[in-house]
Amino acid sequence: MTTIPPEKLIDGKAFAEGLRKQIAAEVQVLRDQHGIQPGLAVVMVGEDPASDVYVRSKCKQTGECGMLSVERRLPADTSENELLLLVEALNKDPAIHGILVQLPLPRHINADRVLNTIVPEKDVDGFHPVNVGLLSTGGQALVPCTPLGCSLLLKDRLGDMSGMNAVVIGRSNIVGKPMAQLLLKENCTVTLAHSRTRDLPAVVKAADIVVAAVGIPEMVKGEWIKDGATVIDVGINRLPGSAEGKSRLVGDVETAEAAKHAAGITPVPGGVGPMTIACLLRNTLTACKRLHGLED
Ligand SMILES: Nc1nc2c(c(=O)[nH]1)N[C@@H](CN(C=O)c1ccc(C(=O)N[C@@H](CCC(=O)O)C(=O)O)cc1)CN2
Repeated sequence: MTTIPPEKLIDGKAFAEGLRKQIAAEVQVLRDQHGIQPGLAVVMVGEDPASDVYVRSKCKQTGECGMLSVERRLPADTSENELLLLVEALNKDPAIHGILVQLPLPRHINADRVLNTIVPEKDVDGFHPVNVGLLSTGGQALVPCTPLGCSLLLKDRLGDMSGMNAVVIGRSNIVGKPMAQLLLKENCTVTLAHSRTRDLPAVVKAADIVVAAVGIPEMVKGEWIKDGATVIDVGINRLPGSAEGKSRLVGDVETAEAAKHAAGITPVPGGVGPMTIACLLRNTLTACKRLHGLED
């Protein structure tokens, strides 16, 4: 792992730990005062090794927060119809307040059809078109976990972001587009850059906030970063490592070089990744409260 000077480190792992403690305390209150236990169902199809790790962590942390954790693992040859039937059953299950279908799904399953079948009120991934629309119009959306985590880290670090120039690199539905919406909500001037953006180094150089979510190892060069900027690295790229066959993780940003210019930067691992799961728990708590007509 690249060393970042402590004063520049944006420690997502520590922040996520604090957030989970806060969520656990709120879950306890919900249980004690209202007799309600939030429930999260995580559905995984097939045997992708990375998804396996993430699903295990999600279920473990859900239980540790005092929530009901339901893990449904289906074989890789599960039909789309079987998966849709499971989602519909979870939609109707009163013990379940959040439903997450782990991505990627096997190629024979239409992911959009599955995600759009989750009722918006239980869509703790925030991927349903209703939640996408609510986010862009300023309504009560469930917000996708990774951008929500980035936004919490930025707010904690920077406070008021009004008028800052922010660039989001990558225009995915899961990270890039909702991230741009969240930064807009914070009154940033937002550029959503992508593979066709002209002179990306110059666009990044003008930014006070850089969110890199391209999925290309160390694509964002350290010298592109403006002095004093804040850098959030969403990339989790697994590279072949040492002779012992161990892989290593790198982000989308050249961390060590970028840290020479940035005022704050997230590491990989230990930055945005842990925030994704903590925000999933937060969304489950939010969904539960809303479904029971309680204040957020
Ligand atoms: N339905 C969804 N599927 C996927 C999502 C999602 O938000 N919803 N996001 C990603 C994967 N992801 C969560 O599912 C995720 C990725 C990484 C981490 C994490 O904590 N990473 C660690 C490193 C762990 C490692 O060694 O691999 C870190 O960055 O420190 C958590 C969740 C795709 N699918």
